[in-house]
Amino acid sequence: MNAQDLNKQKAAAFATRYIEDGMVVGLGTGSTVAFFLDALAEKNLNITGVTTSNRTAARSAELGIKIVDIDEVDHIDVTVDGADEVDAYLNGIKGGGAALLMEKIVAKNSTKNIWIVDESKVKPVLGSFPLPVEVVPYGSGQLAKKLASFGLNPKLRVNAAGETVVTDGGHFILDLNLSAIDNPFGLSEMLNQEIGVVEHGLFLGIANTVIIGGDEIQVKERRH
Ligand SMILES: O=C[C@H](O)[C@H](O)[C@H](O)COP(=O)(O)O
Repeated sequence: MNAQDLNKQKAAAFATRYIEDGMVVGLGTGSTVAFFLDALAEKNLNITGVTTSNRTAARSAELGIKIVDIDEVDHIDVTVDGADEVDAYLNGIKGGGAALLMEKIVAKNSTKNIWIVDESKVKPVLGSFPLPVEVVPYGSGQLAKKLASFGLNPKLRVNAAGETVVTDGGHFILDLNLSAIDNPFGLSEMLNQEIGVVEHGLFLGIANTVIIGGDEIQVKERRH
């Protein structure tokens, strides 16, 4: 295992101490969450999971983690998810794995949100990771032109075979290549107002706790 994966695994294992018997747990998506699912299954707790993607649902089923639909629970105690970038305010970019829409819905319905990342994801300013924007396919070419005219450098996401990526919700992803996002709150508001934008990967004010895997584990808590 390479050093980055080892750090992801360390953060993921640490996160299991926040999970207790009887909890409803939001299960994020991605390679770091995959480590978390393995560690969680090993603990054999009596929890109920709510997933954020078809991938996580399938892996949870393989591991014997009980999964229910989000509308079947009356609350979610804690959600554990990965992130593509995190800044010092615990704001972040998510959606590198195209799961941002369900992830944001689950996060917004959770009492507590914990992110697990390796230390390479921590950045002074968000934006070196392209910002994913999930869009309705119809008219997405026009929307891309409009976002380009704002200088946001959108690129339609394709897979390794060159095919357009389709999210679990049936949408496309436009990745905005920005290098630095000086005003994430302003950009978030602007994107939310564009017709055809379903959701974007700026997760602002959402994470309560960020667990950072490195030589040592660091735990950052939101103070407000
Ligand atoms: O859409 C995917 C999610 O937002 C992931 O949590 C994020 O991309 C981090 O993934 P990974 O743990 O694989 O780096």
